[in-house]
Amino acid sequence: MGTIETAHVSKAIGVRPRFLVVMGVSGTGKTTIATGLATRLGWHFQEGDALHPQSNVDKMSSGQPLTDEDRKPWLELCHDWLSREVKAGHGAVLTCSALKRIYREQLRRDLPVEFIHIRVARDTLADRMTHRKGHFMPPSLLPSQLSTFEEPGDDEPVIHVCGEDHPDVVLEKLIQQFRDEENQKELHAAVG
Ligand SMILES: Nc1ncnc2c1ncn2[C@@H]1O[C@H](COP(=O)(O)OP(=O)(O)O)[C@@H](O)[C@H]1O
Ligand SMILES: O=C(O)[C@H](O)[C@@H](O)[C@H](O)[C@H](O)COP(=O)(O)O
Repeated sequence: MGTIETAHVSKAIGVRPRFLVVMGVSGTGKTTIATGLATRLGWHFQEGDALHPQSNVDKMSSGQPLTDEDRKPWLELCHDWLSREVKAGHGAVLTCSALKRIYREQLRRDLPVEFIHIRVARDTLADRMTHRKGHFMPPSLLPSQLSTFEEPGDDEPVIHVCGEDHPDVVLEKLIQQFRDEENQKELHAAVG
């Protein structure tokens, strides 16, 4: 859970609703970036960690990595949330590590879901996990997070961002990218 303060910015207008999963291994800044996006865009937010069954939280707290079987019901709850949000049509942001391609496929099954992947160097991650307060995830699980992680392919709907930048910089770049994409679409539509 992020503790970095981001500057107050009034709600960004003119960005069409999107359904985003902010992904990456523990400590990349998913919560920080996802809450910042949801606040600036006025979209709904869900912390993926809050959807884990207690047994998963207990397992990670005791230093054991989750298995595919542990993650399956959790990912289904994440998918259910995304599905409800797509129906609502408002625009929504979920945090979820989404470490493997099959997990990302489960999350976006039949849904127009996109991912934002935050890249952060290993040393930075270790430092962030060590200094973060009040979170169940122990830094000892970082190696298993990194070895489980499968880099998203070019065929996956993923926007990559540098999580070493200040969150305000990451957020400004993302919102600018959303706007640029929309302007491009309008231009193409106008040209026919
Ligand atoms: N861009 C950033 N620069 C510096 N510190 C950050 C940045 N993003 C997040 N942090 C800090 O790193 C820690 C982990 O961030 P968090 O958002 O909880 O990550 P995640 O949800 O991916 O585990 C928190 O203490 C947060 O304040
Ligand atoms: O699939 C997993 O192994 C977990 O989802 C893991 O990737 C996640 O990182 C933890 O839930 C800790 O939460 P944070 O990502 O918020 O540190």
